Amino acid sequence: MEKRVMIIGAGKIGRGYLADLFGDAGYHIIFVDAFTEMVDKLNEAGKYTLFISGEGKVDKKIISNYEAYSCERDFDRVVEIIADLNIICVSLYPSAFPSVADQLSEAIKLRIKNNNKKPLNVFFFANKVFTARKMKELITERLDSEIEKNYFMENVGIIEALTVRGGVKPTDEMLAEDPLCVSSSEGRVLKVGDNIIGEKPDMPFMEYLDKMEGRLAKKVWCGNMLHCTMSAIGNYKGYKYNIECSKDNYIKNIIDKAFDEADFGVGEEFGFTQEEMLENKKHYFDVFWDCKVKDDIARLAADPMRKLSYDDRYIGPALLCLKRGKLPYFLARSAAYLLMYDNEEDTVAIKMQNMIREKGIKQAIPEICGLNLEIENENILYQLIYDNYMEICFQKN
Ligand SMILES: NC(=O)C1=CN([C@@H]2O[C@H](COP(=O)(O)OP(=O)(O)OC[C@H]3O[C@@H](n4cnc5c(N)ncnc54)[C@H](O)[C@@H]3O)[C@@H](O)[C@H]2O)C=CC1
Ligand SMILES: O=P(O)(O)OC[C@H]1O[C@](O)(CO)[C@@H](O)[C@@H]1O
Repeated sequence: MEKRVMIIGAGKIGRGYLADLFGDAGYHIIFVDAFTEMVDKLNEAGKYTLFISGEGKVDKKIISNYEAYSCERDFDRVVEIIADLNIICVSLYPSAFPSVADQLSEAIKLRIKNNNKKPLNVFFFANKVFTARKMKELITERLDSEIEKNYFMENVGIIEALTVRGGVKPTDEMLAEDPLCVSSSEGRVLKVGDNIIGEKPDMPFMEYLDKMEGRLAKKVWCGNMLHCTMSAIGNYKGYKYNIECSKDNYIKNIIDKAFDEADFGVGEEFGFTQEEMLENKKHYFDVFWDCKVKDDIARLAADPMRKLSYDDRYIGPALLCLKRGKLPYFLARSAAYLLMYDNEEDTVAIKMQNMIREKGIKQAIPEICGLNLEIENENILYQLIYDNYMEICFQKN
């Protein structure tokens, strides 16, 4: 029987990274996406072009052998398919997690009805620490009985993954060749948690790892923090692309220090050695600071309120530093720059700037960052971010 995988989120990662490797492993792909118009176009065309950028070269590949569904319009059909599947990959931003919980909880009910006791493993490719905890909570609150909750615990694996390939906006030339194309960096591995339910999937590109919460923190709270900080300061200085930021010494110095703070907090909290954390720093400076692929600041700093939220890349590691007596000065300074992120095409950036204007920065910081000023360390962090924000403003004037 043909192997099948559902990919929820047919964007840059879903179509550019996951479909590439599952396609090569002989899987039929079932895309699910919220963008109904694109879903229909994908079905009509029956294929799309994937551009894969490596060092000094761009390879081209045609992806076919798929079908696509709209998550809202085709909800019932999607649930029916999930009720009969063994593997799903999710490549979405966290704001879309509740809609996946809707699909999965309904599919669990249908699996019970159909007496399907085969394991289902759902792999989450998202830059979000604690994704599995969040998803388990969202799914459990949608289940009604103990039977459903037990079925979920025993038969459904919620597995975190590290997204190790990047997806960027295709160039105008690529789009002229195929308006449905996607553009991605290269890589032939899917790094996933080892807490699989049942047998490991028949997927040669999967590498199974332990300590996924900590590994995600190493990636997002350190690596993606670097990427976002360089973009936030770059935007402040009027740059448009990552490559401009990487020539700027001031940005490099801030990032270097902020990374050390994040590495310290994460390493201590999640039990990684100093060598492992040094290796982490080297890796992300190679991958993100060295800018192997030209990327838009607008993508890297996008959605600033999510990135400034309580369990994301600034507040998360900064509170871990404070917990262990280290002052996260440069993480706070980086967060202050992101609070200044302004981009008229980014609806969240607009919302954030409006909020700061209307409520004032003093009230906006705890609201955006989820900081409780009655808790000592959270109050200290609030003050550090506020003071940095003000000091950057003074320089401007
Ligand atoms: N692009 C990149 O280089 C990387 C992205 N990531 C992470 O991968 C995830 C996906 O990112 P991208 O593919 O870049 O984003 P994207 O914006 O290219 O794709 C997201 C897709 O999800 C769809 N969508 C939105 N809500 C949905 C819903 N409720 N159900 C189904 N589809 C829905 C959108 O229509 C869009 O096609 C994010 O969590 C991101 O942080 C991680 C590492 C690299
Ligand atoms: O908006 P997010 O979650 O940070 O996703 C964008 C990030 O993901 C990456 O594409 C890879 O992790 C980075 O290039 C970028 O910093």
